[in-house]
Amino acid sequence: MGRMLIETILATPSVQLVGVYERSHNALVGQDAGAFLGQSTGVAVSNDLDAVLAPAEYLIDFTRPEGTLANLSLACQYGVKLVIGTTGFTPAQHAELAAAATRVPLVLAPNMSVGVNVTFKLLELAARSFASGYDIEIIEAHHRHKVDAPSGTALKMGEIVAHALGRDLAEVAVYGREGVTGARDPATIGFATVRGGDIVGDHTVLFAGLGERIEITHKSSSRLSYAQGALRAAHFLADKPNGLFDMQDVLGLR
Ligand SMILES: NC(=O)C1=CN([C@@H]2O[C@H](COP(=O)(O)OP(=O)(O)OC[C@H]3O[C@@H](n4cnc5c(N)ncnc54)[C@H](OP(=O)(O)O)[C@@H]3O)[C@@H](O)[C@H]2O)C=CC1
Ligand SMILES: O=C(O)C1=N[C@H](C(=O)O)C[C@H](O)C1
Repeated sequence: MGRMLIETILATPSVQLVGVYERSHNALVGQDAGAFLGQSTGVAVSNDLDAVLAPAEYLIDFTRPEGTLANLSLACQYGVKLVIGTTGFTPAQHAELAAAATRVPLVLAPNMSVGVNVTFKLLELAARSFASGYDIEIIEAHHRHKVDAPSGTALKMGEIVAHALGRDLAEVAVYGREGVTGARDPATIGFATVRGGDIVGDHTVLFAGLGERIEITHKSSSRLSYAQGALRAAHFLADKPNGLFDMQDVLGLR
C-alpha cells in the first residue's frame, strides 16, 4: 500500500508528499521515495519519524497494529491528522486509537474503497430482510502475503450484519470448521478465509435459505481504490479538530 499511496499522491496535484517513513532495517531507507516509479521526488525514505511528521499535515498509515500504535503518540504531539487503513487491531488497541482521536482527527477504516463501503450499506438492508430462515456466511480471499485473518473488511461485514440482526458478533462468530461440527446453529455467522497468489481482495456475504441463496460480493482488481479512498479521507479531515471517523462518515453514507 505504501507504493500505491506514493503513486496516487504524486498523481494528485492538490496534495504534496512531504515524507515517507520506514523502519531502520528497511532497505528503502535513504532512497528517493519515487525510485520504484523511476521518478525523482526530492523526498527520501526516512527512518526518523520526527523528521517525517514535523512538516506533515496528515499521516496515512497502512502498516501493522503495533506499527500504527507506535506512530500514534508522536502524531498526536505534532497535531497530525490521521488516516489509518491498518487492520487486525484488538479491542484494547482500538481503545488506544479512540483515545488518540480526542486529540487529533482520525479516520479508521478496514477498507477505504467506495465499492466496499456501499456494499456495507447493502448488507444492512439484506441482513434485515433475511433476518430469519437464512444462514449467513462470510467468505474472503486475499493474496499470499496477507498476515491477518479474517480480513478487517470481513470482520466489519460480520459486525454490520450482526448489529442489523441484534446479535453480538463475539458470541455468534464461527471462524472456520473442521471435523464433526454438528448441524449449523442458525444464529451463527460463519467466516471462511482463502489465501493465495495475487488476489487483491474478494469478499462475499452469503445468505443461504431453503430453495434460494443470495450472495453479495465485492471484488477488488487493483489497490488504487484503497489509496484514492485514503486521500478522500484526508480531505474529509481538513476542517475537523478531533474525533474518530470511518469511511461511512467520509462518504456521507451514515
Ligand atoms: N483499509 C484499507 O483499505 C486497506 C487496508 N490494508 C491493510 O493495510 C496494512 C498494510 O498492508 P500492506 O501494505 O499490504 O502490507 P505490507 O506488508 O506490504 O506493508 C506493511 C508496511 O508496514 C511496515 N511495518 C510492519 N510492521 C511495522 C511496525 N511494527 N512498525 C512500523 N512499520 C511496520 C512494513 O515495513 P517492513 O517491510 O520494514 O516490515 C511495510 O512497510 C494491513 O493491515 C492491511 O490489511 C491493505 C489494503 C487496503
Ligand atoms: O491486506 C490487504 O490486502 C487488504 N486488507 C484489508 C482488509 O483486511 O480488509 C482491505 C482489503 O481487503 C485488502
